Amino acid sequence: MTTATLHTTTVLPVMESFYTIQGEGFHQGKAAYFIRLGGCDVGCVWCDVKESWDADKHPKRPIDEIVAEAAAHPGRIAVITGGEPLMHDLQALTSALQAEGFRTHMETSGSSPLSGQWDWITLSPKKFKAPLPEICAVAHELKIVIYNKSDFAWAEQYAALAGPNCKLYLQPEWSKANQMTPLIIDYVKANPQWQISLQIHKYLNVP
Ligand SMILES: C[S@@+](CC[C@H](N)C(=O)[O-])C[C@H]1O[C@@H](n2cnc3c(N)ncnc32)[C@H](O)[C@@H]1O
Ligand SMILES: Nc1nc2[nH]cc(C(=O)O)c2c(=O)[nH]1
Ligand code: SF4
Ligand SMILES: [Mg+2]
Repeated sequence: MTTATLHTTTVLPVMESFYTIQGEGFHQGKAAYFIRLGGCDVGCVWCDVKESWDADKHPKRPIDEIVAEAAAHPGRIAVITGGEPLMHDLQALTSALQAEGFRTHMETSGSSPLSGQWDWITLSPKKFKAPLPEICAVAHELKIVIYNKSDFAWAEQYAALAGPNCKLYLQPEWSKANQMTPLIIDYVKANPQWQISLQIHKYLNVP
């Protein structure tokens, strides 16, 4: 008789979780429960959540507890973010969320292998650690952070790798928004396959 070993993830490092308004991209403006997992090996110089990078600084929490807290709110979109969520195996978390009736959305740089069952994948590729090609092909939206002028040409390289129905967003890097937003406006007017994504939660003063 053989004994099968099940490698099911039962705990994940959670930096924070909160019920708010999705501030970015296609689902901007919708109520959503955010689960921010600890751990990131990408190291973007302008990252707005550097406290997330060290997974060991965040408590490992049972998936059933994470999902029960999410389910206490009426919204049924769960956004898994981080940190870089794909540093973890997300199959158990996403199947538990879907069993509670959630649509599962993810914010990812795509730089670690894909896991989990997703209703929406937001891919935000980074120069600091490139995304894997298989994630570019399945992303529902591509969200490029614009930090300087050269990022527009770089954005087009990833648009060429995306599927035909992938939504295309340009988002100003927060500290450079005053300089980059006018350039993004001009670029979208000239290239209307792109749309602008502002981080509206930062203007609304919600998490
Ligand atoms: C903090 S990241 C976490 C998820 C994943 N590691 C990623 O980068 O996609 C969430 C989103 O915020 C964006 N972001 C991070 N720092 C930003 C900044 N300073 N200005 C604008 N967008 C930023 C990322 O590109 C990503 O789309
Ligand atoms: N309100 C709100 N919307 C968001 N969309 C993506 C976020 C993220 O940090 O992944 C984020 C976030 O941190 N807050
Ligand atoms: S990949 Fe995401 S979490 Fe990691 S450093 Fe870049 S923006 Fe921050
Ligand atoms: Mg954020």
